[in-house]
Amino acid sequence: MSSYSVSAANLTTLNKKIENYKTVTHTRLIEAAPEDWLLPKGNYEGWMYSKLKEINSKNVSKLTPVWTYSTNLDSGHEAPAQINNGVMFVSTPYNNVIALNAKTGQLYWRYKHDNPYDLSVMHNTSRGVALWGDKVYVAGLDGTLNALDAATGERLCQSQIGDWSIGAYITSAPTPVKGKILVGPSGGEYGVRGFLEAMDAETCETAWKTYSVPGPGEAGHETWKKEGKRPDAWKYGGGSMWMPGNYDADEDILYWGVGNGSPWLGDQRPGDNLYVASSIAMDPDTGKIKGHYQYHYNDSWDWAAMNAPMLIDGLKDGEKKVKGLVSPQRNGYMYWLERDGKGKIEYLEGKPFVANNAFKSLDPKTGRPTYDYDHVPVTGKRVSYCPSLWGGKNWPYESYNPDTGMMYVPANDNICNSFKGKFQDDVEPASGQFWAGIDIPDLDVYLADQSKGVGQMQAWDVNKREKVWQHDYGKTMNWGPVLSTAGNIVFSAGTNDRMLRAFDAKTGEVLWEFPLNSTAIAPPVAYEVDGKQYIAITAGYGVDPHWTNGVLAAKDKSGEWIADVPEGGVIWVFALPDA
Ligand SMILES: O=C(O)c1cc(C(=O)O)c2c(n1)C(=O)C(=O)c1cc(C(=O)O)[nH]c1-2
Ligand SMILES: [Ca+2]
Repeated sequence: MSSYSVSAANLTTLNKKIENYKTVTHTRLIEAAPEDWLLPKGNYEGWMYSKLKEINSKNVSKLTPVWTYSTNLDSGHEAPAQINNGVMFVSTPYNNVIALNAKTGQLYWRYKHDNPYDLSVMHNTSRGVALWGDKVYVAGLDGTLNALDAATGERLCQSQIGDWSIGAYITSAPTPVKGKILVGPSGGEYGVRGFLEAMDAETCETAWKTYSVPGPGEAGHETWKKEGKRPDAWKYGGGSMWMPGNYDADEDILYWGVGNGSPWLGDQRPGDNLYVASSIAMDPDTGKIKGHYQYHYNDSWDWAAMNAPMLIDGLKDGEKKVKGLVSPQRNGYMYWLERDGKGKIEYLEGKPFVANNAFKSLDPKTGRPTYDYDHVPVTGKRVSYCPSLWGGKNWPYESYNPDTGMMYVPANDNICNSFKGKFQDDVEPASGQFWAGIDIPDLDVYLADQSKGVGQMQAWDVNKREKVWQHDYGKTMNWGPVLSTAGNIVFSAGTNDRMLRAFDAKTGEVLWEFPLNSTAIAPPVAYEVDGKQYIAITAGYGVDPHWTNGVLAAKDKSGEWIADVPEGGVIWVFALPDA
């Protein structure tokens, strides 16, 4: 099967120092050489794309596992394998970091973060590490950001970014930009005021901190009206920045996503509520907000806008070519935006990619939606809406493939929910207690049409702004981040049948599938060592994907919905057999 030898002894050697670790520089992050996978999404533009093509649509049917490694942990594994010069780093639920030889699966070291024994957060996952210099940075569920020696896994310094006891835990991968490590805490369901913080990579000292909800005297503060029962709603208004952002290195501007309003019911915090459910442009040196685009005002659905838009230059807009921002959002609409190079973001077009019954239309000039108030959650009344609170897609990354000019979107259609909003006057915001304004047992999640499925893979031509193909997964949600490659392949997992699939990028034909030990909800990645291409993905079902699957399986009457999906983290690495 392979030309090297792997024995049980060398697979389990602990704390083997990495020799000749290759320093990660600004230039290397911008270049994003295809052998490596240094950033969670592969490049700063957020593409989830690999130039490698040894594995391609002609030979992918021969793809075979070359090694696996158990993380020995349960729950949702959402981190991509990140590869630097043949060294693989995988972060896990509960914040372990595993450093392995990317060719053999041999362990170098394992860092186990010292989360407090009584830590309890809503999402105990991790979406990856930041690689910068000779260090590896991992955030903790306890709100810390930790700098590890890349060669040994030893912790060198630490910064306290959020306080998990008030609900500010961290699941995001930190993002390295020019000697700073950027990360924001979660907490949109706890009444935490969202922010992004930059830490000096050398000293672990705070470089800057920018709130996503503007305070008094700051632009946008007036969108939090001092009306109703909570005139100071902005103080605990949510807007967590819980996903890694993208970066335009030419313009030197960050593009970041901002999450949902807290509590979910917008009538408890009147106004548009900037910068909730927006993409914001920021200065990486100071954290100053330079521009924004809000997808929907006064977010009341937990639809948020936590995923940063992808940066696509030379995007067609009629006869013109523009610097674009393209993004399928959780609200079920696909957005085409233009960036002016100075931080200003302008609307070009928005189109639904799944059914949304709360937006009647989008203003053709601004994209601002007109709401159907029958489907906008409010306090004291049961309201239903589609797509469900998990959205037309959730955090799993879409992919942009410059060879096909297509964007590949992990979508969920036909799923709706209802709940009765409540005013939680018995709970203090940001006290560490659930503060979304609903009772979880009261949440009803259901299919709009029982006879139809939910999960889809959609391929869209980014210039024509049209769907080219769609694959329907049937009775499962799709929580699979997407990788596309120059080999004309789209890789993705995320369905309850545990399959990892390879699609023909142009036609959508399923070329290969392989059942993993558990459903993989982590991003697949491509890398190369000694001239050979590998595909890596970590399986391990958990958190919202597993929970929603249980709810929908319990309701299913067709017998087609798979209820029993095994858990457990395993890193899988695939390659073509040696010739
Ligand atoms: O508002 C927030 O701060 C926040 C954080 C997170 C998270 O950190 O994982 C999720 C969500 N919201 C959320 O709304 C959501 O649907 C969700 C799914 C997942 C997941 O890991 O599958 N995390 C989160
Ligand atoms: Ca949320």
